[in-house]
Amino acid sequence: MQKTEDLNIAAFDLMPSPDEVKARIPITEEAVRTVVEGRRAIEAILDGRDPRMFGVIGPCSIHDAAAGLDYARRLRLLAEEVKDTLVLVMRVYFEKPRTSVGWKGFINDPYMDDSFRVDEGMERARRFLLQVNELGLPAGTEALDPHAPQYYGDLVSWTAIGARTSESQTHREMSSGLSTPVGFKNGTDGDVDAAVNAILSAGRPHSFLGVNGQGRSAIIRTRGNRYGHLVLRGGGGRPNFDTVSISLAEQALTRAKLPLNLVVDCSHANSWKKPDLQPLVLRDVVHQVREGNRSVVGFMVESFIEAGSQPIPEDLSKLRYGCSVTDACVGWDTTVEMVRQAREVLKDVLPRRDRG
Ligand SMILES: O=C[C@H](O)[C@H](O)COP(=O)(O)O
Ligand SMILES: C=C(OP(=O)(O)O)C(=O)O
Repeated sequence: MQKTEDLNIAAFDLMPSPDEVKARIPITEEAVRTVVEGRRAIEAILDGRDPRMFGVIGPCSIHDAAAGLDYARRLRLLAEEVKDTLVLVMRVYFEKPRTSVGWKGFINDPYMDDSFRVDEGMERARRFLLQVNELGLPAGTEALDPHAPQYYGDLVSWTAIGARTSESQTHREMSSGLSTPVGFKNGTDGDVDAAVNAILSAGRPHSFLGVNGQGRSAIIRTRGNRYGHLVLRGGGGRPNFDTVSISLAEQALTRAKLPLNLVVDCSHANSWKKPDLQPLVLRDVVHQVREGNRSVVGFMVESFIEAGSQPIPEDLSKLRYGCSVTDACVGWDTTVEMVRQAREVLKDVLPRRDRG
């Protein structure tokens, strides 16, 4: 008989199960403490019980574990310095949703040579997250592949659902079962309604097809995630961190009877992907908070050791150390300045802020 399936499949290469990968790289006491404290701090901020703000700061993508850890050590010290006012979470992004094509991240192609060793990428990603958490620094990531959280979700304190997937049922279902607060980004066209609907959907229980720890196909039944919130990243050719856009986002949340919790992504369409503009966005948002804004509880910055970005060279030895291979980032010195300035403005304001 003529074959009617798998016509476009070249191979099924087996992956180790989530439990096998976890057994090889087990979570440690130190990492558990970081994860639990990181999630608790963000949850308390979202509940209005903790007056601080949180910042998700780090490279657009992880491509070099050594440079990523170098960055994590620096961010850890900065986090300690500003912890009376800000909870810093490292942006640890392994999965890149592309507009059309391009490198899809450290899990998909860890060697950046089209060998697509997802099995090795997954292990290396888990090891990296473990190391970051062992420094005492919580991590935030984008959840793109619905199976991936089974492999490393225990090491994540904050999750983003990206602009390209907030409207996806699969991602809403997955989010309803995640153990972290989840930030849903507005769409690439700037529309916030799909993200608001995502928060509503992820807040409910769902039953859907997935894999369990043994890698077996399973019906996953979730409880619902009550820590969904909206991330404003601009879109449709304009930013949305200005007071009018923030007020419109607040109205959309109020109409949906959702808590007023907004995170402003200083990068992406909020800065036309020009890293030099990220400090201006953060400064503007921090001043809105000082002037009485009640809803902005967090911010995101794309930052690495070196400013800018680089194309992935054919000869990988030519890669510039600590420089992004995806979106352009602010460099480390600028990052420190941005965070210190934000803390300076907010340190006396946040404790008196009325979030009611
Ligand atoms: O933050 C990452 C990028 O903005 C996202 O992955 C889209 O990238 P692309 O438009 O370069 O594909
Ligand atoms: C892909 C990202 O952002 P967005 O979904 O907002 O484009 C990202 O933060 O890496």
